[in-house]
Amino acid sequence: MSLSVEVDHLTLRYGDTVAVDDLSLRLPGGKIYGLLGRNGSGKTSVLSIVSAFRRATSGAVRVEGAEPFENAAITRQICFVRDRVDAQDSDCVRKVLRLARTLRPNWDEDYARELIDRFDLPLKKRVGALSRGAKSALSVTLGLAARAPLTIFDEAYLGMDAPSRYAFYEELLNDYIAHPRTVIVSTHLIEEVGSLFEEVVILDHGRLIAHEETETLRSRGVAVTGLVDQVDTFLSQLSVAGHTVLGEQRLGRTKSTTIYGQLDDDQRGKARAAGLDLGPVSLQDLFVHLTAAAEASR
Ligand SMILES: Nc1ncnc2c1ncn2[C@@H]1O[C@H](COP(=O)(O)OP(=O)(O)OP(=O)(O)O)[C@@H](O)[C@H]1O
Repeated sequence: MSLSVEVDHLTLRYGDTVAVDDLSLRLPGGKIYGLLGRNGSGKTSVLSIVSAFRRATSGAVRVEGAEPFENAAITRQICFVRDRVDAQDSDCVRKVLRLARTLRPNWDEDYARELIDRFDLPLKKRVGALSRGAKSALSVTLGLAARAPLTIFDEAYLGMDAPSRYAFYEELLNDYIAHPRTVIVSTHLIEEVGSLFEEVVILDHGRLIAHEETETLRSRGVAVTGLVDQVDTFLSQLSVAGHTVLGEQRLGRTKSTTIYGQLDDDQRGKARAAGLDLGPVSLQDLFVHLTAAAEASR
């Protein structure tokens, strides 16, 4: 089962700070969404409201059509995972897992045990005595094994080292395929985890600056690679308006220039005829470009 999320003209203020600014968003169920944004762009604030941890200043959130705040039937179906464990420091890992089993209607104990082994988590250790990475690993274990119809990872795996993070991405993808649900992942590690996202949502200062299928977003940029002169000649022929150079890398007589802006069939044909290679642009480059453009237009 997967839950949809609708956000309508949502605003959250902390005193004078507008953390979420009239945000509207539709996330149909059954996909993995990437929620991206620079520090302080409002990701945690939005996710906290969706998960019913906070109330909005104005606007509405509906999870599968229902307001989640103080709605136990809905909140039971939502798992909000952060990089700290929602448990007492004095509780041992085994106790935390036991509690999750009683609270989570779709809890899979066998899968939880598998994850405990994979992340090498010590069952008898107190939460307060776990390393930062182990705390994150316990959090993602709780998030995955809960199999909640709406599962939210808010930078939950930041404390984990690279092998553990890749283990998490692999588990997330495999378990999502076996047990489809709605997953929202907020992250700064765009390149690492970006391939998991079916849709990407980008926030800037609490506002929506992009919401697109990942492939559509990727297709908005192109990397042009070839001999330096050929690349320069080709780029000089493109209409300047609508194409922004995001960056370039040179290696001897070749270079790769990434641009924001789509090429039409004619332009693609000319590039190929000139012996140029056209490749995808990284999500990270597009993210940097879009957030910088939003900054400049404010
Ligand atoms: N409890 C709070 N009290 C006051 N201001 C807050 C509080 N929580 C967040 N803010 C402010 O709200 C804005 C959005 O913060 P939020 O944590 O939602 O952003 P974020 O995108 O999750 O950031 P990060 O990527 O750094 O975790 C920021 O300006 C932040 O300083």
